[in-house]
Amino acid sequence: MTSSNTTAPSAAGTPGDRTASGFSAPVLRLRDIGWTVGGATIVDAVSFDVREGEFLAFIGPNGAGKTSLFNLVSGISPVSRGTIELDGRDITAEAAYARARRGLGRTFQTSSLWPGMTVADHVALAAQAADGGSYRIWRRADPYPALVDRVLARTQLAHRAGTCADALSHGEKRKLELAVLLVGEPRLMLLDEPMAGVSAEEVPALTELIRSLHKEEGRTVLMVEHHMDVLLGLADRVAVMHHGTLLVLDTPRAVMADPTVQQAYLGEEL
Ligand SMILES: Nc1ncnc2c1ncn2[C@@H]1O[C@H](COP(=O)(O)OP(=O)(O)OP(=O)(O)O)[C@@H](O)[C@H]1O
Repeated sequence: MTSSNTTAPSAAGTPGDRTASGFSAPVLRLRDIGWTVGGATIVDAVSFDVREGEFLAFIGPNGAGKTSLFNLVSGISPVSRGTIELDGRDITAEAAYARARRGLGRTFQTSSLWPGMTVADHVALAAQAADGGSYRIWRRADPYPALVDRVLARTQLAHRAGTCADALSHGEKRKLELAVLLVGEPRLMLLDEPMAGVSAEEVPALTELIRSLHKEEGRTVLMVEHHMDVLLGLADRVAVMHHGTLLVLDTPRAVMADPTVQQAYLGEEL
């Protein structure tokens, strides 16, 4: 494995701690993570650290294990081996909802919206769930107007508050998925292909929204994205997955120039 810029194992500090080198302590630490299902190893011996406030992008050919790795980190799938630490605490055995309460939130590659529900109601329902309520029993009493207004303004969706999700453009749907995620105020966001299906005209605004959630609000971001041109302006480091393993973890430019990465992508667009 070529992983020239991985963070060496060290004692984890509290969030926001600065080491002598100026880098903050790891907020997320994966050690020897593996996932085997039906006899097939989908994720194999993946280890890396993510620093507080870092933007770490994941690329890799189709089927490389990127979404599976996100499922393991967010607790949707249980690991077969290895450990996951958040802020120095072992969360390997914790359920997805418990990890979400610790500030780890994620979006999904495929849309998770309700077609006939309005934009504002999506955010209000997420607020109800974050408030200890249920996603299943929808009270529809508009008890979170300030929060809904704030989140929709943040995601540039205020003018679409009364629009049903199925009438939104792909870019607006992706923004709404981010709005739903932001209700829980995640410190660490896992974004699984947020540009998927989005038109070329809408990519810059969505990229800028994600950039501002990272740079201006200081959120730590892990993002799967296929296109390096999107990632070059966003990512501090890029992790390349291949056949379930972490092939390379380095700066975007170093990854672009790495011959093993070119080899992994042979015949595919990088
Ligand atoms: N629940 C499962 N059971 C069996 N195999 C699975 C399961 N989930 C994923 N896989 C397989 O694991 C491999 C990795 O899938 P994964 O979706 O993690 O890849 P990916 O890198 O996210 O791909 P893409 O870029 O196409 O989204 C694929 O071969 C997939 O078919």
